[in-house]
Amino acid sequence: MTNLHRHAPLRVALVGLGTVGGGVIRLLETNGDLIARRAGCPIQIVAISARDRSKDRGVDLSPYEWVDDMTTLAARDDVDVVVELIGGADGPALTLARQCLNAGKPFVTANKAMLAHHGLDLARLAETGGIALKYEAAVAGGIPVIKGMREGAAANEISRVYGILNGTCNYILTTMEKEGRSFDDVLKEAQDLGFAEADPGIDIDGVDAAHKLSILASLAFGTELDFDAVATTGIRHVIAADIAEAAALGYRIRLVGMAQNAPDDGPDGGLFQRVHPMLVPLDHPLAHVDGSLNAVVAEGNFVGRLFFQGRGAGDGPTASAVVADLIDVARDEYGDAFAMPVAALAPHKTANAGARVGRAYLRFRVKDRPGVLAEIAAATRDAGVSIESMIQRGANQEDGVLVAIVTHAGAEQCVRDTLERLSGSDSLLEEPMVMHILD
Ligand SMILES: NC(=O)C1=CN([C@@H]2O[C@H](COP(=O)(O)OP(=O)(O)OC[C@H]3O[C@@H](n4cnc5c(N)ncnc54)[C@H](O)[C@@H]3O)[C@@H](O)[C@H]2O)C=CC1
Ligand SMILES: N[C@@H](CC=O)C(=O)O
Ligand code: NA
Repeated sequence: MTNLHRHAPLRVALVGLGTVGGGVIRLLETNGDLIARRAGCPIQIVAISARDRSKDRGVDLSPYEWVDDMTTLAARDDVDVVVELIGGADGPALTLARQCLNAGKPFVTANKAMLAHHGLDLARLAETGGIALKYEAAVAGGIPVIKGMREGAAANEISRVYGILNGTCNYILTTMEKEGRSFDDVLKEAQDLGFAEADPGIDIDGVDAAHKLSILASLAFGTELDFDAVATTGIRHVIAADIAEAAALGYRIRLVGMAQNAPDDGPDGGLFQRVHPMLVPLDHPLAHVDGSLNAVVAEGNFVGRLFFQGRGAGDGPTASAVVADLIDVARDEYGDAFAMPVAALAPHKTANAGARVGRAYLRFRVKDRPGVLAEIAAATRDAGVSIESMIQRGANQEDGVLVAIVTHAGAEQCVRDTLERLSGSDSLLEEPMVMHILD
């Protein structure tokens, strides 16, 4: 293990020099003096590594030693901590993490994909070595939500944690909502702004938010992290008409990640984890979280409702979280990565989502012919779904008519039954869209 002497600089190796890596260099250059006073010592980058040495990154890299082979960093005595900003669940990021933690080298990462898949194993390695594994940037970028849950809310039993966890999707949905622009056009802009993952499908299919949710859920509920248990739907199938209908009904559409303890210990009990587009009532704070902002709500039994909001993506906010972790390392503030020793985490048990009670929005595109509405109404009746409101738009159009339904509160299984009853109907012109309504 590296022994740090307060006042001696904390020597950092920075691997990955893209959006976030560049931000970390700029932040340390800009706020270095203040950070040194807060950390108790200067934080100095001593070595850097990335795939392409010659690329212009808009920052002066000449003060730092370039390392071609990042695998040498774990063994270097003149490096106190390694920061990984490459990305990817497996591959070089994971190899580097294992090497560093096995070698007793503190490790800071923004890599939620790696943590969602290997977080428990990495936490065990950190625990065995008595060293820090820090990842504030991995969930909701610049928002100090890992600290908030791990430290600030640690005394509470949490009943539910949910929020907007992907800046790219939120930027797309809210820009489509405000400016009426096309999905592809806004996605390109989010990529240009540095919000999107290297493969933007990971953002828009909800996978990135699911990575983050699984990490948050483990912290919030003290359960073993289980990414595979997150039911995930992205925003690909949200159309402009859904945004308009939601607005007409008094809602905004947001991609929401939610983890909740199902109340009973019987067959339906356990942890419910889901990422999907939801209708958020206009009077809920999440409805006003726009652009690349993220927000997390946690409901604790003594603290009540906590609401964290801030920039979830982009170079500055993400660098802010990475450097906060470095300051913790300099202060020797370590502790268990998932707020308790890995052996103390409860085994994960998946709740029966079908038993969950709530309201839903269903959208159908159907043929414009007599009897279609009756067919849909019959399916809802037979499945036990009670309709609160129904809108039909676009009569006599070639691409059919749009039917939007809002249900009364009921078991989610009944909504699924409705869709099963309609499946294969030649009245439907495309797969129906279901979005649950946030309560
Ligand atoms: N961009 C953002 O707003 C946020 C990103 N993150 C996470 O931070 C990490 C970095 O993201 P970005 O900076 O946006 O990515 P980026 O794509 O802009 O930069 C990645 C960097 O890693 C290097 N790299 C990639 N593969 C490599 C390899 N095999 N060997 C050596 N170097 C390699 C690239 O050369 C580049 O310098 C990812 O885990 C991402 O999920 C987390 C929060 C926000
Ligand atoms: N691609 C991610 C980046 C931050 O985690 C996002 O859009 O939120
Ligand atoms: Na964060």
